Amino acid sequence: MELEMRGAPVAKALGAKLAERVGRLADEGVVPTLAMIRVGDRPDDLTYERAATKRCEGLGMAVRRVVLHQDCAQEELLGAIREANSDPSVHGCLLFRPLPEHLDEAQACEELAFQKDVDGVTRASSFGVYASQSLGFSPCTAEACVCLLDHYDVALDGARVTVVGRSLVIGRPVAMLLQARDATVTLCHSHTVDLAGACREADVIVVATGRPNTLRPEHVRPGQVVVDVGINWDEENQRLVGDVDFEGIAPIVRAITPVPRGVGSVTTAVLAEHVVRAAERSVR
Ligand SMILES: NC(=O)C1=CN([C@@H]2O[C@H](COP(=O)(O)OP(=O)(O)OC[C@H]3O[C@@H](n4cnc5c(N)ncnc54)[C@H](OP(=O)(O)O)[C@@H]3O)[C@@H](O)[C@H]2O)C=CC1
Ligand SMILES: Nc1nc(=O)c2c([nH]1)NC[C@@H]1CN(c3ccc(C(=O)N[C@@H](CCC(=O)O)C(=O)O)cc3)C=[N+]21
Repeated sequence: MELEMRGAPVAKALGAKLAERVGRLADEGVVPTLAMIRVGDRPDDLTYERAATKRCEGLGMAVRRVVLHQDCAQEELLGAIREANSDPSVHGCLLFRPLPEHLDEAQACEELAFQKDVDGVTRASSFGVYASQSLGFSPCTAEACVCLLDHYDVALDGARVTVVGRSLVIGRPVAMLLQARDATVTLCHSHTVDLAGACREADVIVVATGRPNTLRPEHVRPGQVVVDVGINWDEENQRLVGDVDFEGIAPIVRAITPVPRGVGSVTTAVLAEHVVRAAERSVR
């Protein structure tokens, strides 16, 4: 491996540009504000909440945490979302997902005003990603992958990119964003025949399956760039791991993101950028 693509330098560069924009908004008396709605205490929600709070506050932005009980009713959740919608001092709203089983996640997402949909969960945001139009926002993690590749000067125009995973949160939007950058995208999933072949022919591989060791040495070849979106808890070794067999693959490929300290740390910076953009749109 020639290059370990860490997230921190990317987040730092994004943050430097953001600080100026936050400053200009402050001159107009506006503090970009993010409301985060959490149901229950899922560990990865708490991790994200902590990281996002630190990032936003560090940039001079404000964060409001709304915490609902694990067993809360759908109406209570919808009420919290409506409150964020109607509060002019809130510019962006993040609803942690997945929600507990008894709640209707699709209905909750649709309740959110698309102007404040900073994690791209509404239909308006999805259409914006699909049609390369500016309606709501792209899902932060999908956009973080593209920011990371740009920061490390990985060429996308004409590149062959294989995306593994087709969820609405990451796989599909990242495929759309990369396609909008003139990459030729192959989208793989659990029914893909010969995943190894589809991965080996790519210049860039993005993996978002939620399954450790999805990408193994037989899936890669020298010269490739690998982005590992996965966040999994390895019970046996008591550590965070991605969806990629890092130890097996890193020696073969040209560049790879670590987990932790890779895509995850860029995700919070992209979230902050979305909140600032929502605040800018609200005053202009
Ligand atoms: N870094 C960050 O900031 C964030 C990281 N994550 C992490 O990203 C990962 C993916 O999340 P998410 O997209 O929500 O997961 P989902 O479970 O919603 O989707 C997983 C996708 O991977 C596909 N898949 C599963 N197993 C395989 C396999 N063996 N080979 C090929 N494809 C496979 C599935 O295929 P099919 O459609 O056929 O079922 C599905 O499309 C998780 O580890 C999650 O923790 C999530 C949010 C933020
Ligand atoms: N609507 C919604 N969108 C999400 O994007 C979302 C979500 N719900 N629910 C929870 C998961 C989890 N998630 C993380 C993002 C960044 C880090 C992150 O910053 N990780 C650091 C480590 C932080 C630490 O360990 O303290 C890193 O990778 O280096 C972690 C977790 C986003 N999620």
